[in-house]
Parts: sequence; C-alpha cells; structure tokens
Amino acid sequence: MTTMLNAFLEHMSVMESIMTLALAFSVSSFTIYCVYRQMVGSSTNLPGPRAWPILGNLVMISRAKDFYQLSKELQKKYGNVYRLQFGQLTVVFISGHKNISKFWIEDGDISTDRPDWMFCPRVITKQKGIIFANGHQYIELNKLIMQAQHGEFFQKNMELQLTQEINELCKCFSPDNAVDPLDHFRTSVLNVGSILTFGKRFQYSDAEFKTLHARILYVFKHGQSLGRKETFFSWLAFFTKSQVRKVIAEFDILHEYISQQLNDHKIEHNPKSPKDLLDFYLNLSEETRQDSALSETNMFQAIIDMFTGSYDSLTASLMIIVFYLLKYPDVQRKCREEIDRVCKGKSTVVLEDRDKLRYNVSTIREVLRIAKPLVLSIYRTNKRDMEVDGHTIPAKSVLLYDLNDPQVDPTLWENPHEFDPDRWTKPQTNGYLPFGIGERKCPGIPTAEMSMFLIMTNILHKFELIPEDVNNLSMEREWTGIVLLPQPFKMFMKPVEY
Ligand code: HEM
Repeated sequence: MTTMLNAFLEHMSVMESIMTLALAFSVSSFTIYCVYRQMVGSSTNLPGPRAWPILGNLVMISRAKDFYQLSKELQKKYGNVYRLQFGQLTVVFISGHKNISKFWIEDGDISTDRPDWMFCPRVITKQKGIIFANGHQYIELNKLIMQAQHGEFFQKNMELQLTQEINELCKCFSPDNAVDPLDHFRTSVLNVGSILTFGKRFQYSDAEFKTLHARILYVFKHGQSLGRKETFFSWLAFFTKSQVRKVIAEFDILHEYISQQLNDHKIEHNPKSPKDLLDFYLNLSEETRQDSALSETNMFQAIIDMFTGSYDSLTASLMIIVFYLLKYPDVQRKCREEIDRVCKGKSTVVLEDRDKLRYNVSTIREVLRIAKPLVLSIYRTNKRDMEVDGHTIPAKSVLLYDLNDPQVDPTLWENPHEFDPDRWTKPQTNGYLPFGIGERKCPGIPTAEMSMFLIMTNILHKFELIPEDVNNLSMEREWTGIVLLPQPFKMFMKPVEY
C-alpha cells in the first residue's frame, strides 16, 4: 500500500513538473512571440508573405521542393524586393539588374559586408577566414588569394597538375559503359582546391586524399549557416552543443592538417617561385603574417573556405558545361573543330591557347549565363538603412541577391533564352554575373576559369561525348540548397580518331 502511495505521489510530482515546464514553455513562447512581432512589425515595411509566430515562413520554405523556384514565385507576387522570415532571421530578397547594380556597385560600401554575427561564423568558425570576413580582414585575405592566382609560377603549376588530373579523370570514363560524371567531377574539384592551396594533386586512391575529402565534405554540409537550424533559432544551440562541438573539432583537425602542410612547405620553399597559396603566404614578411588579418588561423580558415567555396560551384559548372555539350552536339563539334585547328599535333591544350580558342571560351561563358549554376549570392548585410522602391531595408538585414535574373533580362540580352555561344563575338557588358560583381565577387575566378577551360578543351581534344540516352537530357534543374544541378545523366567518352 505504502509502495503504491509512494508511486502515486511520485507520479503526481512528475506530472507537476511536466505541467510547470509546459506552462513555462507557453509563457516564454508567448513572450518571445510578442517581442518577435514587435521586432518584425516595427523594423520593416517590406512586402512579403504572412509570417507565423516563432517559425516565420519556415513551414512554407521547408515544404518547397525547390527553394529557388519558390523565391521566383514570391518575386512575381511581391516584386523585386521582398521579405521572408526564416525563424528569427529577416531575409530580404533582391532581384533585378538595376537593384543589384545599385546595391553592389553604387552603394557597395554599405551593402557588401557579410552578416558575421550569424550562428556559424560567430560560434563555429569564430569569424576567421574569408567567406564571413569584413573590412581589413577581407581586403588582406582577398588581396593575397588574388595575387597568388595571377602569379606566373602558380599558373604554370596549375596547368601542369591539372593536365595530370584531366588524364586521370578521363580514365574514369569509357566508350562502352555510360558513366554519371558527378562524383568524378567532385573528386577533380577537390584536387583543384589542393593544387591551388598545397600545389599538388593527389592520387584518387591515396588514403590522405580520401580523409581530406571526407572532412571537407563534412564541414561543407554541417559547418555552413544555411544548413544549420541554429542560424534561424539560436536557442537551439543549447540542445545541439555536442553536434556543434563535433563540427568545431573537424575544423580544428583541418587547421592542424594545413599547419602540417605549411611546415612541409617551409622545408622546400623557394621564395622566387611561389606556386600555391601556402608559398605566397610564406613569402609575406614575419610582421605581415603577425597582422591579425593574415594570422595563421585566418589563413588556414580561408584555405578551407576556398575548398568549400569551390566544392559545389565548380562541380555544378562542370556538370552543366558537359550537359550542354551533350544536348547541343553541333556546339560540341564546333568546339572540337576549333581545338583541332589551333592545337593540331599537340598532345594537350594549354593556357596559352586560350586567346585563340574563342569559340570554346564563349561556350563556357554562354553556359554559365544561361544555365545558372549559382543563382543566389551568399548572405550579405547592410550597415545602414537603405531605401529601395519606396521601402526601407533596415540596417543589419540579411540580404540575398538573385544572380540569375540579369543574365536573362530581355532589356540586356537579345533572345536571352536562346543558347548561342556566338553572341559573345560582340562585347557583352551588363548583366553577366555568374561570379557576382563588385568588390565582393568570387575570389576563385582565375582558378575556376582555368579549370573549366583546361578540363573542357582537353577532354574534347581527345574524346567525343555521347549521352547514354539523348531523350534523358532534361532541362529541369535540381536545387541542392546552394547550386542548380542538371538531372542525373550518363555519358560515353569515345576516343576521337584523327
Ligand atoms: C565556376 C565556378 C564558380 C562559380 C560560378 C562561383 C560563383 C561564386 C559566387 C556567385 C559567389 C558569391 C559572391 C557573393 O556572394 O557576392 C562566390 C563566392 C565565393 N567563391 Fe566562387 N564560384 C566558382 C568557383 C570558385 C572556386 C574555384 C573557388 C575557390 C577555389 C571559389 C571560392 C569562393 C569563395 C571563397 C567565395 C566567398 C567569397 C566572399 O565571401 O567574398 N569559387 N563564388
């Protein structure tokens, strides 16, 4: 009897605790809601769909199969500047060439910073590196990264290593068995990052390379603001401490790995022939390297950022280029004819040939224009209030730009939806934004352009690309959360006979 009574009393006290917790939760939710409504209501008069308490528009966003498509539908309804509520975060969507030029060029000093106060840059990467850097830190890191990519020895080494990479990549394909190129391109892109930063490519079977790949993939998936729910609900971090610690630990291991690479570089370093980012870093004076903007931690994180910055964007670009070459065999044939003419008798196409391979260069440009690998910019923020189309964007909003609209704007392009590499015979000035524009454009442009050019032309020099099923080349794109990929497809690579 006593035992039953005790059990009953114990049960009651558990019930009481649950009730108290439920009550506390309701009261605090209501308080948060009131504060939240006040914040959202008072801070902006921007149009946008109705936002629910606490969640904002997250239900609508999570239901959408293709987030980019949803953003286009909302643009039709609310105009070129509208607001979405991502939990506690107000995100302003900005489209249209006029608006983007205003924000990125005319008002670039106000609106090109990254919101470094968001959860991932603040807690996980601790405001190190380039992606979420602002001011002095961004300027110094960007200067060093750009200077390296324009270096003579850097370009020679990139060309040499990429040629080896392309030879290995081609071995993954066959004239008899159709292969999906996606995973092979991802591996090659990781090697591009490795050539850029460490000056060397790895064999695909190398255990060190496999580990590096796994770690980059892990931090790419779990260490970015868009992917982590704490960005929208910072209080969730209280419950996800161990996950967050694991991501930080992965970043720490990558930092240690890069530190080892730096030590190896010191042994063979020749200041006169810097061939990768670490060589350029070692060429800085001791005093400059002490500068907090160029401290080792900042530099190592910037190197990881270069890996993660290229991981999806360059892979998607290579996929889309190959897709268009399969979809438009006449364009593929014209590219190959030009390569045959210019590089007759040579075993490989080199960077020096670029000026003579105008049609090939134009084809890459045209694919990036029409097929939009990256359609949304990385989050930015504005230092001060801004006026747009009669609306106020309050200071410290999170800004997201649509990079695609200007690329198919009929006021800027003739027949914008037609795939026509020949349009590039005339200079095209406005509205081409695959890498962004202004001060904050992609810092990987030289590497991206070199890689796309060498990979595409060297493959076409030796192989004909044939789709497994010509009817299975859908123009539909798949949204990965960062890029638009073509639907999966397979292809044969048949050696070209001369
Ligand atoms: C064809 C391939 C590529 C495309 C289309 C592309 C495009 C872009 C775009 C649109 C941005 C955002 C600019 C913004 O928010 O305003 C960006 C940023 C960035 N990209 Fe690329 N990118 C490519 C390749 C690469 C490569 C190869 C690397 C590195 C090796 C790289 C590293 C980065 C980094 C680190 C950022 C962030 C920079 C910052 O915060 O200022 N990208 N890229």
